[in-house]
Amino acid sequence: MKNIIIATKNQGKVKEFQAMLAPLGYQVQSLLDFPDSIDVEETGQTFEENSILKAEAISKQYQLITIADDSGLEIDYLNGEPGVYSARYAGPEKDDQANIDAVLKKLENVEMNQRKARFVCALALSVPGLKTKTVVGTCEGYIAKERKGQGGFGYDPIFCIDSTGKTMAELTKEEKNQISHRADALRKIKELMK
Ligand SMILES: O=c1[nH]c(=O)c2ncn([C@@H]3O[C@H](COP(=O)(O)OP(=O)(O)OP(=O)(O)O)[C@@H](O)[C@H]3O)c2[nH]1
Ligand SMILES: [Mg+2]
Repeated sequence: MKNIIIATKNQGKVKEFQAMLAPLGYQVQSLLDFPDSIDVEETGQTFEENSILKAEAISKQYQLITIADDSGLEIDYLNGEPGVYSARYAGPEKDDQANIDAVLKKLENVEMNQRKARFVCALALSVPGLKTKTVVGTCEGYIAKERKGQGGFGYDPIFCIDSTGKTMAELTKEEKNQISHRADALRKIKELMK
């Protein structure tokens, strides 16, 4: 059994990593299992920079192989917002429902053909003593006019996937974990872990 820490406190991310890495023989732990983990400030300008900050701090603290995920939503009409501020878009409380309301309000009366967006996921792999490696995964779509579906987390209820027209929250866990930005990034990082 191979152990790996995912440097996140986001329960939604943890569940997805567990589902995607368990079949490969990885035992996944997260910062929810390490209550004394240091709080890493996300001061980077990009998803990649933030993922490196989180992965390096945690692999240094515990001397263990660590993957960190920094992710979010880029909306073309809003010049890439909320971007690295996705978790805190409506304030420091990181409230998913308030974040969705903030996006819907900014896109009020904006036509469907101008609601293009993508989810982005940067993963950083930090192994004690080695140089940190990063990958970026994406999932293209557009912002719905209202919430649909109960699955997933974050902005999933308003993110429509190009290929299906369904929101991420209307997919099964298995379907999301095939097509998501996180799945795309994980496929790329698995190549680097071989
Ligand atoms: O609908 C969504 N489906 C997803 O699959 C997804 N992945 C990321 N996000 C959003 O982007 C923020 C990340 O911010 P983030 O990377 O800083 O994570 P976080 O602060 O929640 O936890 P941590 O990993 O930093 O501990 C999160 O809060 C979410 O709002 C998603 N939304
Ligand atoms: Mg965060």
